Amino acid sequence: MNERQLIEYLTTFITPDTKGLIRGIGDDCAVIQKDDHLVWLLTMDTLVEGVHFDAAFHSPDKLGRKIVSVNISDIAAMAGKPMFMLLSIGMPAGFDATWFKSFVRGIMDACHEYGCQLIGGDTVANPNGLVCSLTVIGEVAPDLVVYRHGARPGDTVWVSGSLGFAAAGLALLQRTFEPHNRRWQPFREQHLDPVARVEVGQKLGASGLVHAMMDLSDGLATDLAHLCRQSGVGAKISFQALPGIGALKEVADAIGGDPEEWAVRGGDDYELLFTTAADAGDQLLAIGSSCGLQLSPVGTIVAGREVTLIRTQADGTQEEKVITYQGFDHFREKDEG
Ligand SMILES: Nc1ncnc2c1ncn2[C@@H]1O[C@H](COP(=O)(O)OP(=O)(O)O)[C@@H](O)[C@H]1O
Ligand SMILES: Cc1ncc(C[n+]2csc(CCOP(=O)(O)OP(=O)(O)O)c2C)c(N)n1
Ligand SMILES: [Mg+2]
Repeated sequence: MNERQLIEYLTTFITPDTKGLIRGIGDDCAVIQKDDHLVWLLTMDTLVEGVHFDAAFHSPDKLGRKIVSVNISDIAAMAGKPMFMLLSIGMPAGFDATWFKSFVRGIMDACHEYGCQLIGGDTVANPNGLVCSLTVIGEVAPDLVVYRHGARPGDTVWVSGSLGFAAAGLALLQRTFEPHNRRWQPFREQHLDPVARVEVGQKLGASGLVHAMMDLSDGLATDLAHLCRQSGVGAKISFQALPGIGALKEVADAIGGDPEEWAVRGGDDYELLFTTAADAGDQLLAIGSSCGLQLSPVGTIVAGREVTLIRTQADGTQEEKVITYQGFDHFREKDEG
């Protein structure tokens, strides 16, 4: 079973129509009725040493920031405001106290920046390295929540920021390539210290223009496939429209690697992926500039089920290939490609 099949299996145990539960497993956050005016958003993500980070690259304070940002990204993806957090830490018994204090400082700095408060958690020994889980609780008005399931044929597909920088950054770090060259800093930083897009997420939700939204953690190929599956649609993405693809080519020229692989399948971007009516472009661009963040149209929602990538060749012909679910999967089975 791959990661998607494992989660689908868990979903079979859900009791529908539970009082107060608006959305359970399947979106970026669970949604629970708080009162007449607000809903709670609840989400949890884990970072595991060797899977999500290499302690050789991550300073403890950056790692602390990252655990907060990747979790708050799921609140941003539902247009919410982060409020409270519960932190679970498992680490080897011989941990270094200075390292731990710096890790906690990173967590607390990020909490402060996102306006979120630590309210509890758990601390245990784990002989196999650092494992850290965070539960974040956010809130939003019920009519402003944006789910994954609202995309319609004819919608434009948008992303915030650039795609593939984190994967390119990890490749630079793994090769210890020109560690002091500032030219590669944006790529390394996107891997080490991603920023949750809370402000733009809230503005997108408040605009009423967004039909479906999620954050990009597993790469466009997998995350757009999730959004499409829940919406009962397909999508066509233009390779040439992917923001940052030119910069990725410069990294590939320097160290080898494939810009398409990084941008489409790499993951760890923590940008927002969303769809809107095709005529909403100007309003979207204005929302992006009000937050100092580029929002880019990258494709179109179509009838069907597949996510495809269209690439214009040097001779002007177009190559279209299926990329559905080709991004990151913790339990990808060997024959899945
Ligand atoms: N072990 C689990 N038990 C219950 N629900 C889970 C489990 N793992 C994942 N989920 C749910 O499955 C959905 C997809 O999870 P995931 O791919 O991790 O989403 P995200 O990228 O937003 O973190 C989410 O709604 C999440 O809460
Ligand atoms: C050392 C290292 N190797 C590989 C990766 C790439 N990587 C690990 S997990 C992941 C996807 C995101 O993690 P996941 O637990 O699936 O987050 P979620 O989708 O639940 O938010 C990626 C791209 C990494 N971040 N660090
Ligand atoms: Mg998750």
